[in-house]
Amino acid sequence: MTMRLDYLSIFPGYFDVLDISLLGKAVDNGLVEVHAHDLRDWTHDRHRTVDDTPCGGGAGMVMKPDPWGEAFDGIIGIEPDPSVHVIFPTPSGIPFTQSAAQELSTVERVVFCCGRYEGIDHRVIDYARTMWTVHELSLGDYVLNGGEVAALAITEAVVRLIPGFMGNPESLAEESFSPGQERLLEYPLFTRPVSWRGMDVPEVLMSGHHGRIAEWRREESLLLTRDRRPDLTD
Ligand SMILES: Nc1ccccc1-c1cnco1
Repeated sequence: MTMRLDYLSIFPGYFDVLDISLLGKAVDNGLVEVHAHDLRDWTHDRHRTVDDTPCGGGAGMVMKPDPWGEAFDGIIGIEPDPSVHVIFPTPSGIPFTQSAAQELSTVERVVFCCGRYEGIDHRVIDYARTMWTVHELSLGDYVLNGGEVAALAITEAVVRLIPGFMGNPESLAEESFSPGQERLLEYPLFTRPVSWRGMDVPEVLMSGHHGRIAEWRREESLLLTRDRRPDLTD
């Protein structure tokens, strides 16, 4: 299965980075195909205008619905198709989680709509919901200038889960937030040299005693989770 990823943005250059490293490899071996589009290509005025003042007043500018609608028509089509998943990264979205990434990794087509300014005219999202499967997703409670960086983060989380993408799928199973992992943060990791700038690798990890090592790692995960993410221990 090849996943098609489309990105709609006034800064399509953000997505050139997808040609690099693992994601680039996924493109080379046909696991994903990536298409970035400039929203301004669907404007018709000399200034290629994509925004206007908010109805009802307020600060900043809002992205006009017209270019989005015409871009949707050109990129996705005018017939409803619930198999197309349209993602609007937004601070007012539902929290993006590993389980959402897991679900999206089985989808054949994802379209990212990257808003700028104060946001996109809400009718764009309402229209998209009549046509496709829409996800309004937040990465966390902080402010970005637009959806592009969020779209890249969501892309990486999703594409790495596509079967055949990661050389060693077993490594996925042990990660934090992987299904089956009770919600614990990953224990501290070490590699050679055993002694570095006066700091030594914990002895237990050099003992070769797998039972004790597993016990040490679990204890470290529990301590870390209790300290940093008490919300995960509920
Ligand atoms: N702040 C933003 C501005 C524009 C598009 C997404 C976001 C976002 C997504 N997750 C957190 O913030």
